[in-house]
Amino acid sequence: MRRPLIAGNWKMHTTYEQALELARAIQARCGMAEYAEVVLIPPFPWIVPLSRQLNGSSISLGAQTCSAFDEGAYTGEVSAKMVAPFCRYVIVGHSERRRLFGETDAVVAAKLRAVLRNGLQPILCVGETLEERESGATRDIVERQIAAACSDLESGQVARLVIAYEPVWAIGTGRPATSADAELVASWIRAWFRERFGSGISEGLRILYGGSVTAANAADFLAVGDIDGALVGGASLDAREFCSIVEAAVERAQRIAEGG
Ligand SMILES: O=C[C@H](O)COP(=O)(O)O
Repeated sequence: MRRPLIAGNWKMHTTYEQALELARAIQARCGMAEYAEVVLIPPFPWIVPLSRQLNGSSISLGAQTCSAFDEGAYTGEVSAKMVAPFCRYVIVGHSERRRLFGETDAVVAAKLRAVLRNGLQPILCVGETLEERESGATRDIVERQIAAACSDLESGQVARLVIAYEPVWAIGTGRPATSADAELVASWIRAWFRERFGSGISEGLRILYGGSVTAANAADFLAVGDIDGALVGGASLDAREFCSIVEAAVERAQRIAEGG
């Protein structure tokens, strides 16, 4: 059984005090969620203080991006090697990085390798724009993004990936994909990995949905067999809302564990 993962991407939000308080409130309400993995992905400066604050809880941390390089004269960059003592995950290929900061498939692939090289798990984001969706290109786009990032990886590396399907048009818009749309794309993603790496790897791979996930719609996505969790943006900034999403994941996992 794949353990559901609920990750909160705080993007470039929160002051230092707000970050500590948000993490404290999440820890108090869903810090020991046995059936689901909870990951907070704050801005870089809050990673170290939050790792101290969360010490002893089951919540882990992630970074929102990283450099493709491990160290050197790269002003402003933060490497996977630097965050590795504090984080378990790093997001790579988020559409905001691709669109606003010019990250190409090649850059995403280099970052993904930096994450793996440093013993962390990449959360690889893929997804189509509205134009691409309307022209029927969703499958091609998602497969191209995955192939560019993953095709020459070894099985052991693929086993450490998490894939987040995030349709660009659903991010921050309040207009999520339907669970049927997300199910279809998640099934394409799993099939892509099955064809190249076998069913052992593809069945173990966790696929998240991201894009306007809220407490009100999380259970719909989590009910989909191929969807193993959520990458949550806006709703992760509200402890109550975020923990309700975690609770939906816990309930689903509990039902599966009990054979329901
Ligand atoms: O990384 C998170 C996604 O971009 C989703 O953001 P959102 O939940 O605010 O739509």
